[in-house]
Amino acid sequence: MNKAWTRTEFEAQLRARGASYHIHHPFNKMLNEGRATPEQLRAWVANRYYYQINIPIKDAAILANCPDQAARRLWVQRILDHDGFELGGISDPGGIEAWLRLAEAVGLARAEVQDLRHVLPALRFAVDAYVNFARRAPWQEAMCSSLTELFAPEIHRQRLASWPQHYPWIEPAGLSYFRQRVSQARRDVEQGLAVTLDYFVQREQQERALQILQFKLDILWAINDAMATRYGVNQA
Ligand SMILES: O=C(O)c1cc(C(=O)O)c2c(n1)C(=O)C(=O)c1cc(C(=O)O)[nH]c1-2
Repeated sequence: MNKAWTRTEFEAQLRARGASYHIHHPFNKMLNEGRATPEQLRAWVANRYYYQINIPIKDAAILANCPDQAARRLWVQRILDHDGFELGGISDPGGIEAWLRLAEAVGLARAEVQDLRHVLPALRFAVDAYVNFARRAPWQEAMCSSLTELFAPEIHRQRLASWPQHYPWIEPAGLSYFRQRVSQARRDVEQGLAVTLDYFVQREQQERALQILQFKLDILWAINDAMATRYGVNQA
């Protein structure tokens, strides 16, 4: 049996998987390099809505499988981030609402996003595979599968930096979802990483964690493949 990686080595192995993050997918590169048409941008926003609405369902499935109160106490925040909340006079409309505002800012009507009419079958299958994994896997494995978020702040920052320049027709307030995710993703990663580094300690387990992360990277890649196939990729 191979020797276990130290925590530092294991974390470096996880981070190295960023090489296959969807930030490198041709469809995403087209979006962030300013080569997308308004129709392609709208299609991306309408399709990604299906991912957004399933994230809190996925996180609720993880909580339902998790007997560790301390872990649940931290993880529950993710549901509030996306669904929003009203508490003690504080009101936060949440990430799903922010996504709908993004949809309006790119010229979509709320109703056509919410009724999922634009969602492609292959994209739906990919997102459903993620939710189903979270329903069935041990909670530590399901938490580990969120670690693609290690690479998410950079993709949100790219959008914030390049979209106003390439797509001046998008109302700037519509981009606030990406702004709020930069810090939320960092906080999520701290927790997801702590659980993963604590739970997967033998070398075989650590390799299993890498496979889980790859499974999730493949889901994001497949989501982009679905959109590239249907909406096309304009060459540089
Ligand atoms: O726009 C993106 O590229 C992107 C990627 C990811 C990701 O890496 O899974 C998430 C998000 N956004 C996101 O906004 C989000 O809330 C989120 C939650 C999760 C998760 O797995 O729990 N991933 C992501």
